[in-house]
Amino acid sequence: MTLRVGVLGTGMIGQDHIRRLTQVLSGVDVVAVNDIDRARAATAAPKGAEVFDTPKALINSDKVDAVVICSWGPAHEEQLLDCIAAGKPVFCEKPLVTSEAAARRVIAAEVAHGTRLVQVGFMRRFDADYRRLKKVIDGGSLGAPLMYHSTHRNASVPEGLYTSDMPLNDTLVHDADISRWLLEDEVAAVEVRVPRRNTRGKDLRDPVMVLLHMGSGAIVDVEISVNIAYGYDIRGEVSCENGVAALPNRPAVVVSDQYGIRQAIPEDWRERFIDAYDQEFREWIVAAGQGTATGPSTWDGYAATLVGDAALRAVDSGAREAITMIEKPALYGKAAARAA
Ligand SMILES: NC(=O)c1ccc[n+]([C@@H]2O[C@H](COP(=O)([O-])OP(=O)(O)OC[C@H]3O[C@@H](n4cnc5c(N)ncnc54)[C@H](O)[C@@H]3O)[C@@H](O)[C@H]2O)c1
Ligand SMILES: O[C@H]1[C@H](O)[C@@H](O)[C@H](O)[C@@H](O)[C@H]1O
Repeated sequence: MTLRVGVLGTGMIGQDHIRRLTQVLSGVDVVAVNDIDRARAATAAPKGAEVFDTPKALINSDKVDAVVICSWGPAHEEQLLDCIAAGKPVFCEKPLVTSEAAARRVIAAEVAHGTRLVQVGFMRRFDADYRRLKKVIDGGSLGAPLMYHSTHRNASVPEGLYTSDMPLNDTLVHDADISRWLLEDEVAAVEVRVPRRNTRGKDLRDPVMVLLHMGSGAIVDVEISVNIAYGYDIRGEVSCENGVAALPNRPAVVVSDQYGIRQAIPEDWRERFIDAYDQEFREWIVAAGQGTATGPSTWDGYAATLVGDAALRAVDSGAREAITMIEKPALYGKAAARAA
C-alpha cells in the first residue's frame, strides 16, 4: 500500500524532503502540499499533488494518510494538534514546538489519543555513525560515559531570520537530543558561556559554549558556532572510564595539489545527513503505514525544548539552571535512569 503524504511548509527542508519522498524512497507518495506562501507551495508541488489553502484543510483531507510538518517552529503546535485530532501519523521537523507549555499540550493530546502519532525530526539518531557510536557505548567495554564533547558548526545561517536565541533554542536541540539518546540519561541542568563574538554574524550571539549536566553526573560540552564559514562540521566524542569513542571523520576523496592535501567538508545539513534523513523517513513510512510513529517522540521533543528554555535562562543569569520534568507518561516508555 502506498502511504499518501501531505507536506506543510515547502521551504528548504520541505523541498528536500519532497525530493526524497518522491525520488528516493518507495511506498510513499506526496499528494498534497501547503505553505503560507502559496506560490512557493505550487512550485514545490510534485506532479499531480494538490495545493491546499490551509494546513487544516490538508490535514483533514481524505486524500492524506499522514503529514510531514516542515513549517517554522512557532507553527508546529497548531499543526501537530490538528493531526492528532484527525488521528493521523505526523512527522514533525525539529523543534517540536517553541515552549514548554506547547510541548505539554501536544503530550496531553497524544496521551489522550492513546497511541503514538508523532515522530520528531532528530535525524542524528538515524545516522549510521551515531548508531555505531551508541553501540560501542552500550557494549560497555569502555565503562561508564563520563563526558561527551559535541561540536555543532554551521558555515552560515540566514541573516535576519536566524536570531540570537536560536543557537540555544533551535540549533542546540540536536545536541540535547543526541546526548540524551547516546548516554540514556536526562539533562538535569544547563550552563551557558558566551565567548568573544564572531563578527561575521554581526550582532548575532555566536558562538556559544553550553554545558549539559546529566542526571548521572556525566557532563556534555557543546560548541555551537553558526557562522564558521568553512562548512557544516558535526563532531562527537564520548570519554568513558576505560577509553574514548568518537564519530569518524566523514569519508571524502583526498585531494592533493599545490595547496596541500585536503578533504571536502559538507556545505550544510542536507549533505552531511543525507543518508540519515533517508533512513528516518524509511522507518517513519513503515510506522505511519501502521497508523503510528517510531524513533524520537513527543517526549523527546519536550525534553529538548526544556533544554533550550533552560539555556536561555542560563545565558541571562550566568548560573546553572535546573530542569524539572513532568512524570513520563507510559506511552513514551521507561524513564531514563538517573544514577546520581
Ligand atoms: N532536521 C534538520 O536538520 C533541519 C534542517 C533544516 C530545517 N529544519 C527545521 O525545519 C523547519 C523548516 O526549516 P527550513 O530551513 O525549511 O525553513 P524555511 O524558512 O526555508 O521554510 C519554512 C517554510 O514554512 C512556511 N511556513 C511558515 N509558517 C507556515 C504555516 N503556518 N503554514 C504553512 N507554511 C508555513 C514558510 O513560508 C516557508 O516556506 C524548521 O522547524 C527548522 O528548524 C530541520
Ligand atoms: O534548522 C537547522 C538544522 O536543524 C540544522 O541541522 C542545524 O545544524 C542548524 O543550526 C539549524 O538552524
